[in-house]
Amino acid sequence: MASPSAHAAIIDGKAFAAGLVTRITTAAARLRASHGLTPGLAVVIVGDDPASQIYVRNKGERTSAAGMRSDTHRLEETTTQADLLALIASLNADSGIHGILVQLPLPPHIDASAVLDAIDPDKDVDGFHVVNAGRLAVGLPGLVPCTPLGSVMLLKDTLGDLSGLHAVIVGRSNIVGKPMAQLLLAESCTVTVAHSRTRDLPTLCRTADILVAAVGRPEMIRGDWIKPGATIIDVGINRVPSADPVKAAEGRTRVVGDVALAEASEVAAHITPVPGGVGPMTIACLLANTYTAACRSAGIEPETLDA
Ligand SMILES: Nc1nc(=O)c2c([nH]1)NC[C@@H]1CN(c3ccc(C(=O)N[C@@H](CCC(=O)O)C(=O)O)cc3)C=[N+]21
Ligand SMILES: [Mg+2]
Repeated sequence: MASPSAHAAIIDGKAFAAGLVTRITTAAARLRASHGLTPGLAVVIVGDDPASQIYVRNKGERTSAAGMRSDTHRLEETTTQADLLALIASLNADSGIHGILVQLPLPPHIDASAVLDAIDPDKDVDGFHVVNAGRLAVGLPGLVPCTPLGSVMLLKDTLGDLSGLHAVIVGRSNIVGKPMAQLLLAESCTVTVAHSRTRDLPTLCRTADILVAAVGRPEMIRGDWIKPGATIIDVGINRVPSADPVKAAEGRTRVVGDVALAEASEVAAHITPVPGGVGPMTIACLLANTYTAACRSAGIEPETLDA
């Protein structure tokens, strides 16, 4: 199998996410028919960063397309922390809103962790609240961050049972690296979390059966860092100049991951592409968390969303 021309199977996150969204849409329609309950998501964005505006519009459209209520709150860059906290308090109190997402990054004059921790943990569909981080760490039901949740769904769909596999996670953020470590521990992986101070990162990565790249450095992880037959989850979404110098000179860009995809594909057994891998799963899991939060708010057991 491991011939020099061996080529990894691409993990089609876009297709898996589309299937998941279909299952969520069906489950949400049944929730409305049986209990008169329509899941509602509020997205809050502060300032007018163009990339953030695109993500937020996308989230709103996807939420509506899944038959859920979608409210977007666009606030000025100069909004005070007190005004933002007041909006969150009103969303916490709104019984028609089951999920609240505050788009990150926030402007520098706002303390992001104070804002995230003001969200009702049971409406925290990003899973960023300290209570949800704690629930995940001790194995209590809660809301799990969307990118790690979607990544583990792809891993289980690709590999089945993950128990005993060595997972190396490169990146220790509260948003991806740390919750990913908790989820993979819960799947009985042996988990190593690496970061910028890790010594001899290539050698460590070569011991990984599952390699998760979440560092935000374009194509940092090279083909010779990868164990033959490994499964690679590339969480990076990095905008870099177009590969075509003429287009690059015109300011055109392309999106690449944290893994050098072409090189890695020669060594790995399975790999998520960028785009079309983890990113679409993040949005699908946001809808899944909104559906789950709506069910729990009414004491209803959510339907399984498994494939
Ligand atoms: N509170 C909060 N929660 C978030 O989940 C959050 C956030 N703030 N701030 C910004 C980041 C970014 N993010 C993405 C989600 C999906 C794609 C996605 O679907 N990307 C596509 C297209 C990539 C492209 O071409 O640009 C893909 O990977 O295939 C990208 C980025 C969620 N974020
Ligand atoms: Mg992707």
